[in-house]
Amino acid sequence: MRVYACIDDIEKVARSRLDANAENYYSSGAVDETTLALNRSDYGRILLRPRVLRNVTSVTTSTTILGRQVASPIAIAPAAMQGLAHSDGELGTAKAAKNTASLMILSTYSNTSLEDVISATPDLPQASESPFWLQLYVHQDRCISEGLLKRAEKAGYQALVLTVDAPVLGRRLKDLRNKFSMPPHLKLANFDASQGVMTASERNSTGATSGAKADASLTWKDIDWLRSVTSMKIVLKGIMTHEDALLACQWKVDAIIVSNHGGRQLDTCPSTISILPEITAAVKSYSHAHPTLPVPEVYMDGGIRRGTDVVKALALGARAVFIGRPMLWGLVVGGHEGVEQVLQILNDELRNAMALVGVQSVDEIGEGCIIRKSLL
Ligand SMILES: Cc1cc2nc3c(=O)[nH]c(=O)nc-3n(C[C@H](O)[C@H](O)[C@H](O)COP(=O)(O)O)c2cc1C
Ligand SMILES: CC(C)CC(=O)C(=O)O
Repeated sequence: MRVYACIDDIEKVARSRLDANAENYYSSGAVDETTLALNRSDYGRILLRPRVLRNVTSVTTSTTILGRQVASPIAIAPAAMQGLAHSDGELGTAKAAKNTASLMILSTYSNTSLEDVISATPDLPQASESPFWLQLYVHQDRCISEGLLKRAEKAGYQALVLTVDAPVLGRRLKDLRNKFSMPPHLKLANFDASQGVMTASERNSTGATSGAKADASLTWKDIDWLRSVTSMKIVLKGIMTHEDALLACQWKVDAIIVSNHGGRQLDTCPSTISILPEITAAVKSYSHAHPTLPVPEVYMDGGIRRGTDVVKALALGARAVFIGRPMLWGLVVGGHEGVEQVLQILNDELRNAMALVGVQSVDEIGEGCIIRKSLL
């Protein structure tokens, strides 16, 4: 396939290839798209400090995420309905994850079943080496979600990612205007028709999750319910305040993802990079106060388009970052090869930025690598 110079070039081509229904669904944020824009622009308010003469002949991006060795701290966020991007859908993304030894979170609302996604990695010696986590939207009928979790565990998913920032769906105006709908040739492959799972268009048109059968009544206590039905590790996706970070520590979840859903939920909430320091500080303070207790790992997503963005996120305490739209754009332009190229570009840029900042390993990336202008 064609070789691209950067993620923005891939995005331009991908967006020109999609019809308005899919292009607007993938690209849009909620309401005025204020948060969507901040997710990008706030990286520009953090500057990098180049340290020199530090021997950077062997820069390595390898790290661990929830104890698993990975080649890079850059991983794949869950995104619904990847069949809109390419006929391979989530199978393409899964193949790219496998070929690049990257971690991938599969959306509840995938067009490929969670079992078929795992079968994209048939040659793994054991299920515990699977690079897949499952994202969960809890169904009002808890039995349906319990069934999904049992299937995920059996198939070899290593962690369950509970999305906590979407008790109701954000108002994405372009989707409302387009009356966005999933094309009839696609299905939500983890469910059967009798399970009453609605498409995003139906969620949008109702404007609330009640019609979508997603459970808006979830509270922190439901983490106990999750623990009672699955032994998978638990990750909360969508933490944006220090109060909720502390609650996540108290509820002993394994990890949190600082995320505002790519600006698609609460518009005018802050960017993730601006709020990350508050979250990592809260988790650190909990750890100091409870030195014998484990604390959640902290990851982030939102607006990552450059290797330098990754350095900034790691400098502010994230252990890993997840990419949403860049993965979708890669899928559009080249199926699994396109997603591989996206990961390749970001990893090349990350290694380049690390060398120029003067560090050889991700553990060396810290506050000393950046200058922060006031973000709020
Ligand atoms: C088209 C699209 C679909 C998404 N679907 C889901 C989803 O099913 N579950 C979820 O937790 N997050 C979903 N997200 C949010 C992403 O996981 C992630 O938080 C966000 O895309 C990160 O921002 P970025 O796109 O700027 O990288 C979706 C995002 C997009 C753009
Ligand atoms: C089907 C949607 C609820 C998936 C989603 O999380 C999104 O579009 O942001």
